[in-house]
Parts: sequence; C-alpha cells; structure tokens
Amino acid sequence: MKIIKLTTYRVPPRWMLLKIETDEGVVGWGEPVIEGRARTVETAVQEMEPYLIGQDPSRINDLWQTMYRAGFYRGGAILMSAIAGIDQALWDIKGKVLGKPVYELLGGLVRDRMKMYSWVGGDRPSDIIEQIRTLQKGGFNTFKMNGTEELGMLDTSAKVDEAVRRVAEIREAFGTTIEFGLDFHGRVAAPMAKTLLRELEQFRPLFVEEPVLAEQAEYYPRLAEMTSIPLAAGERMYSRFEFKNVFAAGGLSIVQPDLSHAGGITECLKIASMAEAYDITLAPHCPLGPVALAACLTVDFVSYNAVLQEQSMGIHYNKGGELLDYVVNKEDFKIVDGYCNPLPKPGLGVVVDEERVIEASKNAPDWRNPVWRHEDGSVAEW
Ligand SMILES: O=C(O)[C@H](O)[C@@H](O)[C@@H](O)[C@H](O)CO
Ligand SMILES: [Mg+2]
Repeated sequence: MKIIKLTTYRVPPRWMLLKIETDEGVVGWGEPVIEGRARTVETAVQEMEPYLIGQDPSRINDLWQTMYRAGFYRGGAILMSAIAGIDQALWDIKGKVLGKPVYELLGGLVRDRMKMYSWVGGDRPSDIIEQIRTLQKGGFNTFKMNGTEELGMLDTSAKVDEAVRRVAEIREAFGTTIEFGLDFHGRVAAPMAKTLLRELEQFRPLFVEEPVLAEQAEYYPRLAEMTSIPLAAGERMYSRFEFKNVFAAGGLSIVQPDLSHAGGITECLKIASMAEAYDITLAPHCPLGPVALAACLTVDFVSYNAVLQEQSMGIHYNKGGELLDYVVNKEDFKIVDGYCNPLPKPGLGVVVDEERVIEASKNAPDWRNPVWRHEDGSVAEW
C-alpha cells in the first residue's frame, strides 16, 4: 500500500481536517491545526508531503521520525501540529486496514469508559451557575472555566476578589456535587499566581491549568510547593523533549498534551507513559473537532494515568460549527453520565461526512482569537 494524496480542509468553526489517500482506496483522517494559524499549519502539512507520497502508510514510526528529524529544524506548535494530524491519519489507516480500533492495536482497553468535562463561562467567565445547571442535566459533573479575565502582571486586590468570588459562588451553589478546573489560560503572570492560588485554595478547585505561561514552567515546582491545588499544563508544549524537563523539575499533577499539537498519537502515547512514571495524571487538551477528540480517546483508553478528557461540545469557540457536525456516527460519541465509551469502529472510530466537510471548506473562516489590551494600552494575554 502507498500514500498517494494529502488533502486539507479548513472548516468552521476554526478547525482543519486532513484526508490521506492510499493506492488501495483506504483513507485516513487527521486534524492538524493550531487555532488561529490554520493556514500556516496547512502549508506545513504540504511541506511534509515529500516525506510521505509513495511511502507505505503502515510504517508510522519511520514516517514520524522522518517528518520530525529530516528537516533539521524541529518541534514547536506549527511543525508538531502538522505531524500530529498526519500521524492521526496514518493510525486511522492502520486500524482500517486491520479492521480494528487503534486502541486494540495498542494493547487494548485499560478502562471501560472515559470521564469527560465541559467548558462553561466563555472568554470572560460569566453566567457560569446557569451553564453548569444546564450541563448537569446532560449528565456532566465536571467543568472547566477561565479563572480570570485579562490580568496585569501585577494587579489589584479587587481583581483577585473578582476571581475568588466567582469560585465561591460555584461552591455555594453546588457544594461538592460538582468539580471544576480553573484555566488561568496564561493570563496570570508569576507575580500574581501565588496570590490567586492562595486565595482560591479554600474552594479546592479540581485543578488550576496553565498557572503561568508554559515559557515560565520553572515556576511550576515553586507554585506546587505553596498550594495543594493540583497544577495542570501541557497544551502549549509540543513534544516529549519539552515535557521531560517539566516532569523532572516537578510541580505538575496533570499533564494536558494536545493530540493535534504534540505530534499526534505516536508522541502523546510516549508523553503519557513518561508522565505515569512520575505519577502525573493525563488529561488531554481538546477544544477542537471530532478527529482530534477520537485521537485523544484512543490514548485515554490505553493510558492508565488518563483521568479526564476535554471535549468541545458547546465551547464558546464553536461559532459556525459544532463538535459532531462533520461526523456520520454521532451516536458513537454519546456522553452518558459524563463518560464516553470507546469508539467501536476501526481506525480512530470517526466516520467523517466528507461531503459536509467539502461544502463547509468553501467558506472556512480565518478564525483569530481576540487581541486584548490592558487599561494602559499594552497587549494582554487572552
Ligand atoms: O483549555 C483549553 O481548552 C484551552 O486553553 C483553549 O481555550 C485554547 O487552547 C484555545 O483553543 C486557543 O485558541
Ligand atoms: Mg487551557
């Protein structure tokens, strides 16, 4: 079997789907994308084609290493997202050729169902209580929200109180009948992180995500020393070579690699098992589409330390497109009591509605995240 064609489809809301075709008619799908840089990743996928066209798709490990090493420069959000989507599609092909879900090829299920969580509150966290109540009816009991709006490197007690009040209201309304993570989203700089963590400690959030920016990872162990709140990070780290330093330095309780940013299934499996050796739990980042989610679930179902899975149904980014819009087998993604079962179909388990994808790709938006500014006019972390 040989790879004969790669086709990318940028589609609403802000995703990109990749179709890899073979000379024997077997097709694999992947989701290479960086939110807000889809065109750049699309070019990176095209630049990987010389390593792939004419090659045997079953040799995923060799193709992965070639894409990673042969271009001299390596790593980073763009290249690792391109490799990620290609890797997902190659695993999809392999599973389809062998007639098995990919997790069966990776040693089989380590659990019967996977715990999912849902975003609430939007860019500027609001209306959270109502949104939690609505999602509770859908069976969710675990949620995530932004911990703050934009925050200066050094900001006021009033801003800290605003962040704490929001969390106090949640605990007041729901007690411990629900759990919630707070995503600092890189908006909190080191000078403010300690204060916020200290003030939030009493409400025991399930975790605080990106307590500081990934480029400040040396603060993770220091912050972990002063709080019992589990610290989570990983969506802006792109290979095991980045994660190894963070694991060795300590401080993280939850690692959140993104299956569409960190080299795909092949790389994230290695990150997951490295994390397990450090007693760090796995909660793959996934505010993206169905193929990315299926790739996450593939890793979740073979990783003992997988504890939580993000999914994008109803997420505030999904304007103009929803998680299952491009999926034929929607029922396979059903979330019951906050859990998702293993996808039963061969490959990644997603039957892509190609016609819908092609149609939607005709007016793909160039999604960008908003550019926020502080009161003094300087750019704010979004
Ligand atoms: O935790 C999450 O889902 C992420 O922080 C998410 O909000 C961002 O990755 C966003 O997709 C970037 O455009
Ligand atoms: Mg996040």
